[in-house]
Amino acid sequence: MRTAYTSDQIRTAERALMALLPDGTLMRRAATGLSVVCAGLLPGVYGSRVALLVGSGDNGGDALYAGALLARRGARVEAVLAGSRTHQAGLEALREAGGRTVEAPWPDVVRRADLVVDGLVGIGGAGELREPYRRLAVAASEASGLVVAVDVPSGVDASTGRVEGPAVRAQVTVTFGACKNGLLVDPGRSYCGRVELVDIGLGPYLPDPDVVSLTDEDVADLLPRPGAESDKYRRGVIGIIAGSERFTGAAVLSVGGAVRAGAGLVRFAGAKAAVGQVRAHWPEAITTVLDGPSVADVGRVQAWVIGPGLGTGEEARELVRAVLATDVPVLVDADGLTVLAGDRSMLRRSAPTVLTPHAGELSRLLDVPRDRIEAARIAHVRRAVTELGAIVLLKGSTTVVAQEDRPVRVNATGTSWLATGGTGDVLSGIGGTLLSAGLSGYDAASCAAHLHGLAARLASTGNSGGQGPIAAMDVARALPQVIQSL
Ligand SMILES: NC(=O)C1=CN([C@@H]2O[C@H](COP(=O)(O)OP(=O)(O)OC[C@H]3O[C@@H](n4cnc5c(N)ncnc54)[C@H](O)[C@@H]3O)[C@@H](O)[C@H]2O)[C@@H](O)CC1
Ligand SMILES: [K+]
Repeated sequence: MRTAYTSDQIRTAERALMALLPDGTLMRRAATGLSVVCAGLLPGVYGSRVALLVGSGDNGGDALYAGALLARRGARVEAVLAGSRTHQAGLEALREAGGRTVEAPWPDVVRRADLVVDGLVGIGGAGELREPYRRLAVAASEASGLVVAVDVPSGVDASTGRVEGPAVRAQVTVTFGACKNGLLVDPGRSYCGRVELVDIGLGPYLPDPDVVSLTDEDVADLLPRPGAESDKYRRGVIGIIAGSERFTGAAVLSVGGAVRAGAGLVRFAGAKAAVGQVRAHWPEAITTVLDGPSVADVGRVQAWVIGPGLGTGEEARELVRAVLATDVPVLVDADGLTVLAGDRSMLRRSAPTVLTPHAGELSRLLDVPRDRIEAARIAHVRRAVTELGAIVLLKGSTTVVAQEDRPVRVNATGTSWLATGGTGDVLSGIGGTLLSAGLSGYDAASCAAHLHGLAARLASTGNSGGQGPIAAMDVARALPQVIQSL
């Protein structure tokens, strides 16, 4: 499991460790690790041009010390001092090692560098970058050389991943002690490039993480696997209510996700047209044409999925109400969420409920503008959990899963090619299958997101090793191979 922390958590841990060590020890450890990563990125350190962007805090200090180490190995290091103050000991170290400081016009320094080291702000950064940091961040992002961010790309909020205004786009982010939330969650994540963690001995002083990210091994351990005693009922029966006369594809894709994720049995119920399509694509499913808003005739299930392509009319509303009135876990997606936004009282129930909104759907559920949700995904997924009393999987560029009193789980798999119609329907079927197999809502949702992302990557990766377009059904089809590989 990868773990991440807020800036405050990191600072508290750093203080505890610093109290036991001689002054400056942590910064030296950080700078040494940073210089090693930088040296590894350059074809040769000797003679290479390195530009340091140095802010007024300790983040700038790290950059100066690392620059000194590179200068001692023969790099031509030039430091742009951007702050009203500069870390004095770091500056002396750089000068002693032969590095120099430059005044305007600094854009040339950034432009001609083989490597730009962004030490403008780290975990002490707050809000939009001020000038001249702002211009330097833009210049760094446009530089032709490699850009390495110190601890966190300047302009990215380390605790939330929020980015207001320009921020440094790095190819590599060298972070110290522990990963910060903002390096795992978009929009911040997309500014980091590869994240390298430098151990500075913080481990024993870190609290429980604020954010975690499951690895393949974690998911493999959580996934149910059939044993000798398993039969289709014991493996899990999932009930899916999806599709409508007008929208039948969502039903086919949701059932596809369930069948391919390893459901023991899929019971599908829906409008006649949707049933016809499901039968044609998935003879494995047992189907029921719904005659009115009752689910009594569908048979026993261990978990329900409701919502994809369902519509939002009166009948859909009554179906959502009927499913939520049962005592088994329920996953609500798509139109089901729109229905819920109109009447959140349906969420008062004792069995687990998993909601899988994208930012637009969550915007309706919370009555918060979509862009605010996208800018601060962790805060909003937590708020949704508290306000709605459910487990919430917020889909998007970074999918996050939250449950009360647990760290937010950030999904580390996936590809931008997943942003295509119908992939969410497949996800609902995977999540429902894992719920029906007995996983908790929190585990079912996070494992579903993980498998979904891996399947999308597999489906979109050709023989060339590059990635290309995928259809939602390709994601469902790739699931067995992904599960085999875990
Ligand atoms: N505390 C520690 O033990 C360690 C800290 N380290 C480094 O120290 C960093 C934190 O240092 P600091 O606490 O000095 O904080 P930072 O260096 O991250 O930033 C604080 C400075 O940036 C300015 N600033 C904040 N927001 C700004 C904005 N939007 N626009 C322009 N200027 C802004 C502040 O006025 C302040 O001068 C870490 O990110 C890491 O790089 C490492 O050396 C490892 C050890
Ligand atoms: K930085």
